[in-house]
Amino acid sequence: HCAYHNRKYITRNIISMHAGNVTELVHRCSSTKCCASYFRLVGNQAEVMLEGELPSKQKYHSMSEQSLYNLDKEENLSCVDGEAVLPLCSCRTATPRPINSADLEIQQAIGRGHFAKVWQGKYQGSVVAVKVFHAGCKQEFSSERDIYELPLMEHSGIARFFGAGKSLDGGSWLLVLELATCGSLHHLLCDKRGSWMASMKLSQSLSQGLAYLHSDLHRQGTHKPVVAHGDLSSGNVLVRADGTCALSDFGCSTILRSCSGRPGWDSLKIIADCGQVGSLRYMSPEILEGCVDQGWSLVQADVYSLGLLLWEIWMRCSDLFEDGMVHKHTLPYETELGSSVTLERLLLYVSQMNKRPSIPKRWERETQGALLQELVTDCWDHEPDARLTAQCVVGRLHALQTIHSV
Ligand SMILES: Nc1ncnc2c1ncn2[C@@H]1O[C@H](COP(=O)(O)OP(=O)(O)OP(=O)(O)O)[C@@H](O)[C@H]1O
Repeated sequence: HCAYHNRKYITRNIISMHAGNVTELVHRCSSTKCCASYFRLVGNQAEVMLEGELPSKQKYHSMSEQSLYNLDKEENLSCVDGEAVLPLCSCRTATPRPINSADLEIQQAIGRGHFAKVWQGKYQGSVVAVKVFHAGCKQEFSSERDIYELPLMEHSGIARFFGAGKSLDGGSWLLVLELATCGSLHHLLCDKRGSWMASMKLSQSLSQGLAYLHSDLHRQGTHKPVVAHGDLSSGNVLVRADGTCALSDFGCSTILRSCSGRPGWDSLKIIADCGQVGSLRYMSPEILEGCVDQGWSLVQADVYSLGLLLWEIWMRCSDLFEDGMVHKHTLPYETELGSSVTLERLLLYVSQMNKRPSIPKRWERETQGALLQELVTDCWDHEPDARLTAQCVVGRLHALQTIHSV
């Protein structure tokens, strides 16, 4: 029997008797070799979470509302490695955090992006930000929610996630997040210049958040896979009242799994073609050229964007300019290419001419300035393998802070 094609057999027990053995949490049909299923063990019974044909056809069907909630994205079956069946890693079994919309009060609008409007609100007594996606943007909502719901995603450098769900009228999808009272990093930099200490705080918390996002962590049987942000820009980094940054907007993020049992990284691109919606001016040369769409290169592309963000932060630091004469905030390449850039112009300037935002001559003459110049240059190197890791950026900033305080 084929469990996939004969749906009547897809019930507890019957599936294990008629279509091969259930081993751990992934089952491959030993009779027909054409289908596979993920199971959840409920009171020692195997309950189907997701079943479908094997990867050649790339077509899967969810079985219940609950599994729809967890697995409505295209899931790959890389756990099925030849005939061997591997246990489902904890990073694939995210715990949904549904919100009770009745406990949510929406107040004033505080931001807007391509897919969502962001409101200040109150949820169960806490002041929060509510990201509201139209019903038509379910995919964008699910992609972002799936990243927040990964295990071990709680970190000071990542916006705190309270939960997700539907609005009371059922017309939109909601993500409830901590409210960053200073808004986006872009907003803060336009508004204010910073001291050495304030710029260092922004840079350190930002790099620590990215280093954490990029980390592959195993803690007490729980796995946090590497996540590449995919759309880092000063509009997607939030700033709290204490002057620290928190990463947000994971709609273009990619989970890089090292736990598939295959050699190397098993990556799952959540939104293909996010280049169309991501922030063009922060894209690395290789992304602009369209040479990268998965794997570790996405992490290296994030570091390129981090270099641009650090440049933006330090270009607003009054201690790095004569008599505190800081220029007004500009986006990367805004001076060179204007406020609305095209892919063609960026490709020519960034990729073919290998140009980067200009760094004040004065920085070279001072120890800290020279080290900062070296830091941003090592982040935005044309060669992805030559770039620093985010963790290394954390280390360099720490060293820089130590020199400054001596
Ligand atoms: N938690 C938050 N606290 C305060 N402001 C926020 C928060 N989340 C988002 N914002 C504001 O709302 C804006 C839009 O949010 P966000 O970037 O998440 O939306 P989006 O539709 O995913 O945007 P994009 O166009 O970058 O894809 C942000 O630039 C920021 O100013």
